[in-house]
Amino acid sequence: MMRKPIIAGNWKMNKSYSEAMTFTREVNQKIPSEDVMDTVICAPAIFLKGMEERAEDTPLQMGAQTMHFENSGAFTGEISPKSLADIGISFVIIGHSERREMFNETDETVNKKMHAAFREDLTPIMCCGETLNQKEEGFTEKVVSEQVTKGFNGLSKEQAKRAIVAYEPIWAIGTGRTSSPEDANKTCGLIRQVIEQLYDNETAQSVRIQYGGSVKPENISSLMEKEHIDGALVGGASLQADSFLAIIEGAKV
Ligand SMILES: O=C[C@H](O)COP(=O)(O)O
Repeated sequence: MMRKPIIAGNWKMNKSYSEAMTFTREVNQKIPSEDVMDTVICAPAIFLKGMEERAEDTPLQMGAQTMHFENSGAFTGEISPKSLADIGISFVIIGHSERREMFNETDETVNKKMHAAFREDLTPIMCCGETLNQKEEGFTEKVVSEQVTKGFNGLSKEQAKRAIVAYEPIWAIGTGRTSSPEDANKTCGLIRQVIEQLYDNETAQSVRIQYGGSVKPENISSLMEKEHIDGALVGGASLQADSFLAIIEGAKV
């Protein structure tokens, strides 16, 4: 099955608002049509509305880096799924390893957020991946299978098909150490198998799976050539317009 590639930049806590607006202006006219590929920037939440407005007539789409699962309430500092949908945001990263490590995100909150995303018609990019220790002890399959199984718990087949999974080995994030395309493809294939066991082959073949972890213009093509890799979640290399555009170019395989 031909799955549409999806390249998403995750800016994390970087850039000023004016830098974000300059970036959007610079890349705006150079983003491929949505028929060819989905192109997303997951920016700090306070930049999103301005960027969304600036990119309104272009194929560039915006995503949030996290959100709460409730739509309102006494959750000081949190951002609701409904408010993201309300300003025209299409995607949301859920369960990034930095959120799991530093902000108490668990498989249970990830699952609640997956349901919340679909409730508000946001497309979730659900992250999973093992630590270096887990990899060295041979636990990659176990860790990733469990994260995917728990993250997808209770999702309908239709919802599961629309979800995006980002496989990000934690030891490859921001380290310059990329997983080899073969290893990345193997784990992305395993994720597809887990989804097939949870649902069926058709669903597993529909889900788009990204690789993330030190993706650069130099390695994107060799990753994208692999059967189970449908895109990338890019941190550091998404911060500069030229490297982000080069990754998009390299993803057109
Ligand atoms: O969400 C993105 C990842 O954490 C990857 O970051 P990186 O490309 O800087 O390694």
